[in-house]
Amino acid sequence: VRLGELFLPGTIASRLYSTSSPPVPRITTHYSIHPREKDPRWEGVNMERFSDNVDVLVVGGGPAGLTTAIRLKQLAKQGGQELRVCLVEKASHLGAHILSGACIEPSALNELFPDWKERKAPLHTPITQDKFAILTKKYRIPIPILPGLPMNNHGNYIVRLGNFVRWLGEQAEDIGVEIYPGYAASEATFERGMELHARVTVFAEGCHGHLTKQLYRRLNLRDQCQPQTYAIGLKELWEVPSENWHPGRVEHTVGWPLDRNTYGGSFIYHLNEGEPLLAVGFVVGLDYENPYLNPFCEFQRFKHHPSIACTLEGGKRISYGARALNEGGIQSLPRFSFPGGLLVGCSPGLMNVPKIKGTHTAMKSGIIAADTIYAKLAVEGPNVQGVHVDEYDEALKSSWVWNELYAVRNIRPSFHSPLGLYGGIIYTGVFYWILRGKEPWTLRHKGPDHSRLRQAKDCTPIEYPRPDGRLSFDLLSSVALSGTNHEHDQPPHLTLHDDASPVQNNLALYDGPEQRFCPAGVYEFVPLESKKEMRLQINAQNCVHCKTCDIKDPSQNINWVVPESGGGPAYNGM
Ligand SMILES: Cc1cc2nc3c(=O)[nH]c(=O)nc-3n(C[C@H](O)[C@H](O)[C@H](O)COP(=O)(O)OP(=O)(O)OC[C@H]3O[C@@H](n4cnc5c(N)ncnc54)[C@H](O)[C@@H]3O)c2cc1C
Ligand code: SF4
Repeated sequence: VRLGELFLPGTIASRLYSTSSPPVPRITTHYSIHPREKDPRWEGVNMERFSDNVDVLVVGGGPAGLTTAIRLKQLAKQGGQELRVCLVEKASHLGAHILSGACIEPSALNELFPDWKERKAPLHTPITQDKFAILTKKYRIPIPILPGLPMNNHGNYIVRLGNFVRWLGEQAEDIGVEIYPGYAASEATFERGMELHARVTVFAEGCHGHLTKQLYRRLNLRDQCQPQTYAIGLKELWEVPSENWHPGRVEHTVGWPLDRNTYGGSFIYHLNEGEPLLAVGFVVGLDYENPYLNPFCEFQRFKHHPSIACTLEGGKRISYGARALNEGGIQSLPRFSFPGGLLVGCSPGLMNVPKIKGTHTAMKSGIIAADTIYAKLAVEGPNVQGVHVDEYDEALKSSWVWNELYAVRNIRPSFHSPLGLYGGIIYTGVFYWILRGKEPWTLRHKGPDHSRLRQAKDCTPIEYPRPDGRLSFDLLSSVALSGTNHEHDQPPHLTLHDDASPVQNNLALYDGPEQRFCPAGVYEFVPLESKKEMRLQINAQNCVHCKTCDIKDPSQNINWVVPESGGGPAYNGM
């Protein structure tokens, strides 16, 4: 795996713009589109890299990657073996790129650290109350959460996942994992010359990973499964008046402001962290059809519902962010292992969609990965490189992770019936509650999310209310709260395969949906100097690494690549 990218010194950055102008203004200047060997900007730049050997390399310091690394070192310690385990994380510190709900199941944590309470894991809020409701424009219809339904949260905890990940990082360091934050892994290679040589590389990049998507293509890992489907999750942290705060309460809603054919809903988690803090979030399925839909504006509008506004009124928003999450479930899982590597957590998509939970399955996959890697390395002996841990696939399929994902496999696709939201609720109430996933059929998804967008001429524009600055906010003041930053003189990490396509295809046919689905205002169509035509402007420094553009772009022309190391959001316990 090659790590990071070189800083582009100012002189090189300026050479970039002095090339002769092609007919379409040049937007993409990244080396992944303009190879360094043919690019005069890189002439004379020393490309020599440091390289190192490790036993196991983990890419990504989220729950899955850290669990894998910890478990490997636990096994090595028990077996009295030397095992060099390195973990690289693109954020400047562990947890800074983590955005989640999060209400977590402690099952895998109990397995990894039965003594997590003594180790002071930051699980401060046991769940005491579960609420679920359908919203109409003015009303709230409570729905009982029966025992056994996926939304039941008895025994779970509300956490700030970024803080939990930071704590996992401390445990990993204590046991001897080498952690390198601020290192983005930018290229996966199985040839000589790679920067970190590992006998096994564990890809734990989370949802829609940059390297993982390349591996899918290069190794054909998705040839047996359905396309992955996704949602975008937007989240804010609020400090609210203490009378509106009920630590341990979990609230979910579906319905308004989304129409019945758009999958999504909200969560409000009341944290017990000393201050009256709420995690307020909104999730929109990325299989939505109307290119005028704006997930950020839907979220802002949602907070004005009478039953939500009364909780937030008088409060203060202190943080904002967004991240994609997997929704394909078991139907969309790729092969997990290949010579030299394997996939854990949300990288392959081990997310329980109706529960909106993937932390426990990510951690369990990390435990299984570590167990199978450790056993295989012992069998193969120290000189074998590129070890194929195919036992991992079988072990994962024999675990409770598989049973759990299998049981809920039909819930998400059941929302595709003509009844939309109501079809999904009826399906869950009738089939899931009675049969618990034992029905002998498996429903299919309707194709990749980008293919679901309809042309603008066939859709109705949506008029969103102006933000009031108390409950709802504009995009730029929101992005400022994510703390995101990228060095301005690097080539934008939002790359286009074809610089002409945004105007010729996306703007012409879909009214430029990237202006709306990006939750950070990265994409803007602005007039050319002639004022007759438009061009796409990419404000890459705003990007919060949610990956939505890479997923939903109807032309599949946007390729999100890792930016210069350390760039991106600076979340504080999201
Ligand atoms: C809005 C929202 C709400 C959610 N709510 C819940 C919930 O209530 N309960 C629950 O259990 N789950 C919830 N989830 C899902 C949960 O967050 C994920 O399942 C979990 O974080 C997956 O862990 P992971 O380690 O696989 O990936 P991640 O947590 O995404 O971690 C991946 C890490 O890898 C790093 N990385 C990525 N690419 C590279 C690279 N190339 N080089 C170096 N580093 C890299 C990232 O910066 C990140 O730190 C929610 C998710 C969202 C988006
Ligand atoms: S540019 Fe893409 S990855 Fe970055 S915030 Fe916007 S949609 Fe998300």
